[in-house]
Amino acid sequence: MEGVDHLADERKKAEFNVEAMKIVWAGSQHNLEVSNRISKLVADDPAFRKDDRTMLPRKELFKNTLRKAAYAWKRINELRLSEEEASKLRFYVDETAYTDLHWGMFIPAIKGQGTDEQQRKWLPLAYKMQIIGCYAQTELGHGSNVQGLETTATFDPHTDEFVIHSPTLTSSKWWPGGLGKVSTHAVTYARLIIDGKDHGVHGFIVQLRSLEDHRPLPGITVGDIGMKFGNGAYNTMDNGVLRFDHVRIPRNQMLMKVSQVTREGKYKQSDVPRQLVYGTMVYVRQRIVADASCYLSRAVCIATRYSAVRRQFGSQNGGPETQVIDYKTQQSRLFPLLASAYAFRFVGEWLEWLYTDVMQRLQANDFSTLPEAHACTAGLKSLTTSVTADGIEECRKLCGGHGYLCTSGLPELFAVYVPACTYEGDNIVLLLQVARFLMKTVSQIGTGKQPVGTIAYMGRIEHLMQCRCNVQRGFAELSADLVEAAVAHCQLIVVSKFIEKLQQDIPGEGVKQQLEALCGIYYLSLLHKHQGDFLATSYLTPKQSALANDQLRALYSKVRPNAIALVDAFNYSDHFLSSILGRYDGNVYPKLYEAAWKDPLNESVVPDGYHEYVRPLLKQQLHTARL
Ligand SMILES: CCC/C=C/C(=O)SCCNC(=O)CCNC(=O)[C@H](O)C(C)(C)COP(=O)([O-])OP(=O)([O-])OC[C@H]1O[C@@H](n2cnc3c(N)ncnc32)[C@H](O)[C@@H]1OP(=O)([O-])[O-]
Ligand SMILES: Cc1cc2nc3c(=O)[nH]c(=O)nc-3n(C[C@H](O)[C@H](O)[C@H](O)COP(=O)(O)OP(=O)(O)OC[C@H]3O[C@@H](n4cnc5c(N)ncnc54)[C@H](O)[C@@H]3O)c2cc1C
Repeated sequence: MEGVDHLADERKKAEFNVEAMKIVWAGSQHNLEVSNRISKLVADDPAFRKDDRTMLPRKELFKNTLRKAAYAWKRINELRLSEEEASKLRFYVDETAYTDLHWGMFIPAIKGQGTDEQQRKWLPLAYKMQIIGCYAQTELGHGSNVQGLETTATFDPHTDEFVIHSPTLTSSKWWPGGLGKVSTHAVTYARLIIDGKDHGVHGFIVQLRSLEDHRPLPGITVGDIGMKFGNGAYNTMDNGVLRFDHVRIPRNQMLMKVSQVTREGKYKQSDVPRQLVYGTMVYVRQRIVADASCYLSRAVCIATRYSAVRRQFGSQNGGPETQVIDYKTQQSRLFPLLASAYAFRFVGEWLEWLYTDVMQRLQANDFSTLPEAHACTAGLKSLTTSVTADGIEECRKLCGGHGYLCTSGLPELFAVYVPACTYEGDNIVLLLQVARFLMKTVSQIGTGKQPVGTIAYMGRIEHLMQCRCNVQRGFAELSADLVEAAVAHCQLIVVSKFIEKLQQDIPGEGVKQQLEALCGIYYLSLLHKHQGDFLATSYLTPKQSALANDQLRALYSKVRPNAIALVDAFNYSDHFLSSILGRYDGNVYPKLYEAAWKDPLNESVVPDGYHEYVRPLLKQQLHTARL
């Protein structure tokens, strides 16, 4: 029934102040206020409609994305939105687009790797969208191995220019978002060659298309790489292919904060670590961790609400059947994901702090925390995206058959999210970076150097102090085990940041108690999953392990009456969730029924193709039957 809240009884069960929890989730009262205002602005505007996205053919879908991006920009300007509000608007529009790369990578690359002069020249153009940029690093032949890139930027001292060239097919840029059809410029990564000497990979600003008629400039071949996984989803993005045929750019378009090339062709390295060339990736990995909680919480919100609506079995004396959320098996799959969404929110907040801290230290020429920042961003990006991608799929299964319908919102959410396990660093490749950092730390403990920050605990592990290890020896052979160690290290960070959050003053009746229960579910479910390892290494006795499992089950029961309120605290509008199963009012069945009739296949009673392909078969069967 329209207007009735089918989840009202569930909401009455809540034992905490939901409004106060919304503030905790949003990060502050101010953030909540901005989110409320901007999400309503988007939801109320029919121009931002997205319920037809999975049914549109690619060209129409893409054009629609261009329209939405242009309209969003128009509204941002008309309403004079601040940068914070504008980025919230893009978030609630919820459509992957070339603008993500423009704001999320092109501008940060110039900010992070450009000199002050370069920033003064390029940033105002980019901020006004008078140029549109992308981040062109990956090539057909190499993505993970950045040092293996083949594109060259050869300095020509006669003209004071770089010649950008793609020497092989495998050196074609391949994947950059926004490149295929829209970007006018790209921060392009290429090997710097001066006087025959290869100085490794550097970033260059290259114009790709004319600002007049949008045609590729001479020497540039550019296009889209084709359809990707799923309907709608990431196909709103023009991931592209790009080849350079001796394209000339002025010398001052090499990003020169980290290293410079002089007029005379001398290569100079600033007093900063070379790894800062990778700085944009560190920035984006940190953002991806913050985003993971958004994606996971969306899926969990849908699955939790639907689990309270859905009933199967267990009817007594003709009474209602059991809500599937009351099955312990459903809780043991759902509640750890609910807890993970909160855990990732808090670790994301902390990582943002860590990143800001590292940036401030870099300004003061203190590079000491850079390796830890790299390990944390790489490792947490890997952990949170893997858990989130698997978690979205688990939420689909938690919704049974209806979860497989596009109108559940889950298939598109999965399709749009799953490449996060690959982009911005393949998750295994990133964990190997963490493993390398851990091994290096162990090798230094032996020499008496005390580890600090997220690795301080290693200094307290007795047997590590006796370790004498060489970082390279056996690394490849043991890499699968080392990856597991890296995951465990990252899980420890997530748990410890959750616990630190609980040590803060958290206002609101019952809020802290709910968070404590979720934190318990988070670490006890990990303990449960890995209890074999804990038992094998005698870190747990069988008795302790059994007690931990009892405690975990008790926490599921504690969270159960609060489950709906805990997902309401994410504060997602029906427009943003875009899911019939996750509707705030729980009015699932009538809306599923209604939506089915809107499918294009139901526009006619007899389908297109019946007369050509079905009727002849039926006739043939009649004929055979008569024989
Ligand atoms: C959002 C959607 C859009 C998506 C966009 C994209 O996907 S864009 C494309 C995204 N593409 C990718 O994400 C590609 C992924 N690949 C990579 O990032 C790199 O190729 C690599 C890190 C795997 C290897 O790096 P390498 O070949 O240089 O070799 P190496 O391992 O020998 O390391 C040497 C030293 O450098 C250190 N160090 C490394 N990175 C960093 C850092 N960021 N910061 C600080 N430090 C760093 C490392 O710890 C080591 O230190 P140590 O031990 O000597 O003290
Ligand atoms: C949707 C999407 C958007 C993207 N956007 C951009 C963009 O805007 N700009 C851009 O420049 N790039 C972009 N990329 C490219 C992306 O960054 C790369 O695909 C990613 O870094 C992985 O690299 P790869 O494709 O070379 O994988 P590969 O390295 O070829 O991975 C293949 C397999 O090999 C394994 N492997 C590789 N190296 C090792 C190793 N050393 N040890 C053990 N196993 C290993 C991996 O784990 C994986 O299983 C995007 C990719 C996608 C999917």
